[in-house]
Formats: sequence, structure tokens, C-alpha cells
Amino acid sequence: MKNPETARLPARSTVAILGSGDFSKCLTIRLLRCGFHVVVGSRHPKLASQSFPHVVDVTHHEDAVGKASIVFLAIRREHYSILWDLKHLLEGKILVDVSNNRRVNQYPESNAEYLASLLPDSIAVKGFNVISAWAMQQSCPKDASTQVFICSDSVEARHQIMELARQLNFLPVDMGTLSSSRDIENIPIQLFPGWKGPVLAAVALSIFFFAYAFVRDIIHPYVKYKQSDFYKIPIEMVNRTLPTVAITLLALVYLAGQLAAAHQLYYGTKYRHFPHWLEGWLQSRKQLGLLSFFLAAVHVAYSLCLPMRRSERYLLLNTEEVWRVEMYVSFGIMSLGLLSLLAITSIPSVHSTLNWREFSFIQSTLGYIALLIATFHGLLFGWKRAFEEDAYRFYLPPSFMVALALPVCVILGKVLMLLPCVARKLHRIRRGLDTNIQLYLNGYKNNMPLIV
Ligand SMILES: NC(=O)C1=CN([C@@H]2O[C@H](COP(=O)(O)OP(=O)(O)OC[C@H]3O[C@@H](n4cnc5c(N)ncnc54)[C@H](OP(=O)(O)O)[C@@H]3O)[C@@H](O)[C@H]2O)C=CC1
Ligand SMILES: [Fe+3]
Repeated sequence: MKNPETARLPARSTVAILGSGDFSKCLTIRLLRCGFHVVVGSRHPKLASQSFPHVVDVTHHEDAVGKASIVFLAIRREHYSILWDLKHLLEGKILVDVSNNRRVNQYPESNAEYLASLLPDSIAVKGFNVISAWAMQQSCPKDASTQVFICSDSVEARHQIMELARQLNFLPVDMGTLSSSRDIENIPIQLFPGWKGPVLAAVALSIFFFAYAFVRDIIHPYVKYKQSDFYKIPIEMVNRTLPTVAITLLALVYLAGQLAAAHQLYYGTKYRHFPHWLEGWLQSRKQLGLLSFFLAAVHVAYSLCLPMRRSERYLLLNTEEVWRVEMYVSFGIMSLGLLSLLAITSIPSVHSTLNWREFSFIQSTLGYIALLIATFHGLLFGWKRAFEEDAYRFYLPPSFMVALALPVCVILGKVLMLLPCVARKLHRIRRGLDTNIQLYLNGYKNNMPLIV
């Protein structure tokens, strides 16, 4: 085994990159900054060279791979077939597979193993796929974006790429042989794998407690005394649900430990495996506790504004007006709760525990939801005033209306951007249904049982 120290790559050594997309551009910038020479292989070198610094040699694939012993493949797995023609030129070279898939376990074998089977005379190394193109071009990554997981069946090649990662100011993590590549490829695309159970539990409990309070405190007085308390839904009902769910989740955190202790006492040993469900439960205690904390914090905000609302309600005789004000306050608190999540996840130490998919889910999906709720908050605050004549001075509307114009446009823009995705999803569902109906009819015709 070669000593990693001796594997240090000489400065100004040449690294080849195939593909001229985002990842290739950002990796090139990082390599240049760290003193390497870069040659990029493209199908259209003339066109591609316009988006690279002039010191970069942008050329045809054959030419590029001939100039370096380390070749990064910044192309998608679906296009690996082009490597077939370069087979003889890639013999004995290190091929770094940086690719990611769209879904977990999308293909039967990992991309790196597929590459290794395609080009058995080259040395496949998996790595750098957990670094986003954006993080790659940052001059000094301070947070999560520094760890790169590397694996290969060749120890020497693995150490060489780990040393290259170190020279590029990343923190390489040795993941052993190429069989780990599937795990490495799954890292950036999982979406809160440990949160599914706790979130489902929180949602189920919320629905249960909300329905419970709704029947008891709204339906019952309405049926019995014809008393309409529906305006209590946005704040009082929500605020009654939040603490009940929060405290139940907290109790669930400790119940798991007690069940585990009971299990050990019952079997008289601590070396017997816990049942599957209990193992999962024990492992999601942190998430259950965090969800409980989040709901409790939002509950505090709701409670703080309740006394204020109660006194205000007496002044508002009109039920429509009470509804408006209750919803306006409720939306304000919800959006504040979501914004706090966005703020917390942008702290480097928290950010570093999230992969891109999770980070973009929070910052983008939840961010848009926060913007939507905040916009509703604004609209509910003054939608009536918008129609009142004395709200306009010199024909100028109140400032909140001016301020809401941009958020409304951004939300409409997002809806427009989502339309093709929704249409595609609907189309896929319809096609799936068609196939199922066809299968059903075929099975029916052939007298085959369909449900096995
Ligand atoms: N973008 C990111 O943040 C990250 C990307 N990755 C991985 O890096 C790889 C490249 O990603 P990215 O740069 O974003 O992708 P892009 O789509 O931006 O670029 C891919 C490149 O592949 C080449 N290409 C496109 N079609 C073909 C084809 N039919 N045959 C051969 N080559 C083709 C093109 O280069 P040309 O026209 O010059 O031939 C193109 O620029 C992917 O495997 C991705 O999973 C990994 C981590 C992060
Ligand atoms: Fe407000």
C-alpha cells in the first residue's frame, strides 16, 4: 500500500474533466485556485470554451483524456456510453465518478460500479458527489460542504484522490471499496430519512386532537345551544391542539426508553435485540423531542396573543371581522414559526447536518410556504381597507398593499413554474392508471388473480 503522504500530487499537474456543465465549471475554478492545470473535454469545445477561463484547455474528449492521468467525469450516468469509444485511451487511468441520481436506488447497481463494469481496464473512484457545484466554487468552504466521501477498489487510487481532495481544501473520508458507492450516492438525495415516523406521528396526533377539540368545543355548543364559536378555529383551536401534541410527543420520547427497559427486564438480558418497531422508535427520540419543542414554541406565541384577542373580540361585533382578525394573527404566528426554522437551518452547524435535498426542502419549499402564509397574513390584515375610499391619500394605497405586490408576484411566478411539474405528475398518474386498468383487464380476461 502506498503511503498517502507520498501520494501528494505535484503542483501544476494536469487534471482532465469530461463535460462542460455546472459541475465541470465549478470544479475547474477550484482546481485552478489550488494550482492545478485543467483540461476540459467537450463535445463542442469551441462553444464550451466561452464559459471557461482562458487558461483552461477546452478540447475534444480524446485529446483531453490523453493529457492527464486523473479524469473527472462531470457527465450524467445516462451518457457514460460515450466513454466506450475512449476505452483504449482511458486504460490504467483514474476515473472519478461524481454523479448523482434523482432517486434513491434508481438503478440496480451504483453509478460507480456501472462505470467500473463498463471500463474494467480503468480505475473507478467514487467521490465529490456530495459537494454541490455552488459549494465547489466557494473559495473557503466553512461548513458541511467540506466532507467528501471517497471509495475505490484500488487503495492507491483512493489515496491519490483523497490527497487531491485535501489539496482542494476538502476533508476526505475513506469509505473503503467501491461497494460503498451506493451509500455514497444515496447521501445527497435522501430527504430526512429519520424524520418520517416522527412527522407522521405529529400529523396524526394533530389531526386527532384538533378533531377532538373541534367536536367538544365547537360542534357541541352549536348543536346543543345554537352557539356559533367557529371563529375560534384559527387561534383557540390551533392553540389547544399544539400543546397537547407537543406534550404527547415528549411523553413518547421517554416511553420508548421505558419499553426498552421493560423488554430487558422481561427477558433478563440486555443482549437481546429489541423488536424492529422499538429500535426505530428509540432512534427517532431526538426528532420527536425537536418536534415537541417546535410545537411548544409556536404554542407560546399563540398563548401570548390570546388575552389581547379576547379583549379585542368584545369590540368587534361583526363575526366576519372577528374571523379576519383571528386568521390574520394565526397566519402571522405560523409564518414566524416557519421563518425561525429557516433561520435555524442556515446556522452552519445545523446546515452541516443536512444534505442538499433537505436544505433546499427547508429553504425553498418551506420558505415559499412561509412567504405564502406571511402574504395571507398581510392580505387578511387589510383586505377590507383596500376597498375603503379614505384608505387612499393622493390615490396612494396604504403601504402594506404596495409591499404585498412583490410577494404576490413571486408566489404567482412560483405557481407558474410549478404548473409543468404538476401537469407532468398528473400525466404520469394517468398513464399509471391506464396501465393498471389495462393490467386489470388483461388479468380479468386471462382469469388471473390480480391481488397476490
Ligand atoms: N451540479 C451539481 O451541483 C452537481 C452535479 N454532480 C454530478 O455531476 C455530473 C454533471 O452535472 P452537471 O454539471 O450539473 O450537469 P450538466 O447537465 O450541467 O452538464 C453535463 C454535461 O454533460 C455533457 N453532456 C450532455 N449531454 C451529453 C450526451 N448526450 N453525451 C455526452 N455528454 C453529454 C455536456 O457537456 P458537453 O456539451 O461539453 O459535452 C454537459 O455540459 C452529473 O453526474 C451530476 O450528478 C454532482 C454533484 C453536484
Ligand atoms: Fe403582522
